Amino acid sequence: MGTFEIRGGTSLKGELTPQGAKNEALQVLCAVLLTGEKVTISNLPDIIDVNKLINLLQVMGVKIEKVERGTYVFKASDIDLAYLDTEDFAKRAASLRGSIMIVGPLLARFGKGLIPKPGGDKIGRRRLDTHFEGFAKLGGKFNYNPKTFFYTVEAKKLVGTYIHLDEASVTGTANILMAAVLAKGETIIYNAACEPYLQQLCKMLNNMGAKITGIGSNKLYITGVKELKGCYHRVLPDMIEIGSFIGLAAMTKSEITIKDVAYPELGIIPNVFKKLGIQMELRGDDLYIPKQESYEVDTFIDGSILTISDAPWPGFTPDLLSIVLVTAIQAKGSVLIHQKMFESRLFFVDKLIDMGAQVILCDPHRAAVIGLNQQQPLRGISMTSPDIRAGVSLLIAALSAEGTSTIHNIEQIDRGYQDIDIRLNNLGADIRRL
Ligand SMILES: CC(=O)N[C@H]1[C@@H](OP(=O)(O)OP(=O)(O)OC[C@H]2O[C@@H](n3ccc(=O)[nH]c3=O)[C@H](O)[C@@H]2O)O[C@H](CO)[C@@H](O)[C@@H]1O
Ligand SMILES: C=C(OP(=O)(O)O)C(=O)O
Repeated sequence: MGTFEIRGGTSLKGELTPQGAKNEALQVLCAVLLTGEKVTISNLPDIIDVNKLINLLQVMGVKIEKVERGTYVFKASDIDLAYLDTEDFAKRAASLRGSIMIVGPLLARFGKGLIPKPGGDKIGRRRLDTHFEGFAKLGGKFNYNPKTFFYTVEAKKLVGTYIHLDEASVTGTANILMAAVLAKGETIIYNAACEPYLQQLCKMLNNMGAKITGIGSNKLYITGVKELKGCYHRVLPDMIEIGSFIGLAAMTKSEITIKDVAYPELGIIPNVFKKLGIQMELRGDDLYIPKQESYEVDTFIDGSILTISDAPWPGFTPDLLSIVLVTAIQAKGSVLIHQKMFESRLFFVDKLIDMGAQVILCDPHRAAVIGLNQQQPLRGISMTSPDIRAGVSLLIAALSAEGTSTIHNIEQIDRGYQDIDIRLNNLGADIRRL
C-alpha cells in the first residue's frame, strides 16, 4: 500500500493540463475489440485502471503498439477466446470496473461475452442488471454463476430491438450500444446515459462505420452493420480532474490556470463550483481560477440552504460530489451535499471531521457542511483513502491543512489521476510518495 506524506498550508500557483478522461478511455479501449482493423487512440491517461485494461486486452490477444505516452495502436484481429476461461482472466478482469465493457463487443463479434464480478470503487451496491437485461433483449442467453461470480451471455446472432433501460447506467449504455452496432436491424436504446464519455464513444463507433443517431440524448437509434473498420480517436480532457483542480484552487487559495478544458463538454460542472462562490474566467479554452481569500456559498432564491446533489447527465456527476463537499469546508456559508446514486460514498467525512471540518453526516446519502470561511485551517492527520474521489478530496484537504498529513492506500488515487504528486509539486505543493 503506497502512502503520500503532505505538508499543507501553502498556496499553489501555475498551470495544470488535465489528463485524458479515465471513464471515456475505459469505454473506447473496449471498443477496439469490435474490429480486426487498426484503431489508434490518443490522450489515454497513464493511470492504473487504464493500464490494467490495456494489459488485459493484450493478454486476450490484441496486438498493441505504444506510439508515445498516451497514444497506442490496437489491432484485435486474433483474439484468444480460450484465454477467457483461465484463472488469469478472472483475476485481471475482476480488478477494475471498466472491464465490464468488454462483454458487449465480445458478444457482438464472437457470440459470447463473459466477465467476473468487476472491481472498482466500493461505494455502495453496483449492480449489472441493466447490462444483461439489455443483452437479453438483443437475443443473448444470460447466465450468472454464484459460485464463480461469473456473468456469461451468449448468442449466435443479435437482433436489434427496442430497449428501455431500467436506469441510465453509464457503462451499461456503452456495453449495450457496442453490442447493438453489430446486431441485425435497428435498436433503440431509451433512457440511455448521455455523458460526454458516451457521446465520444458514439462518435468513435460512427467513425468505425457504425450508424448511430440521437447522440447526446437519452434515446439512441442504432442501425446494425455487418462489420466495423479501424479509426483514430482522441480522448477528451478528464472533466472530473478539471473539477478536482477547481476545488483544489479554492480550498488552498491558489491561482491556477487549467489548460485546454474543452469547456462546452463540462456541462453544469463550472456552474456548481460557481455556486460555492468560486470565481473563474474562461480564457480561450483555458479556465483561470484566481486566488481567492474567501468564497461564499449561494443560498436558494428563498434564502434556504443550498443543496448540491448528483443526477444522471446532464445533471451533476456523482464523481465530483466528494470534491464539492471538501471544497465547501472552507467556504463561507452552509451547504447540504446529497449523494443520491451511491450509498457508501460519504463515509470518508469522518476523516475530514478529525481534521477540524464542520460536517454532519445526516445519513449515508447526505452531509451538511458548515463552512469555516478560511478562518480556521484544517489540521494534518493520518488517513486512508477509501475510494478514488474521496482519496483526492482527502489530498485537497491535506494540502489546505496546517501541518503534515499522511494518506495511505494511494493506489486508489493513482488508479484515476496521472502523476498527481509530480504535477501538484510543480505548482508549489509538498507531496512526498513514501
Ligand atoms: C468506469 C466508469 O465509467 N465508472 C462510472 C460509471 O459507473 P457505472 O457505469 O458502474 O455506474 P452506473 O451509471 O451503472 O450507476 C451508478 C449508480 O447510480 C445509480 N443510478 C444510475 C442511474 C440512474 O438513473 N439512477 C441511479 O440511481 C445506480 O444504481 C448505481 O448505484 O458511472 C457512474 C455514475 O456516473 C460513475 O460514478 C463511475 O465513475
Ligand atoms: C467511481 C469511479 O470509478 P469506477 O467506476 O472505476 O469505480 C470514479 O471514477 O469516480
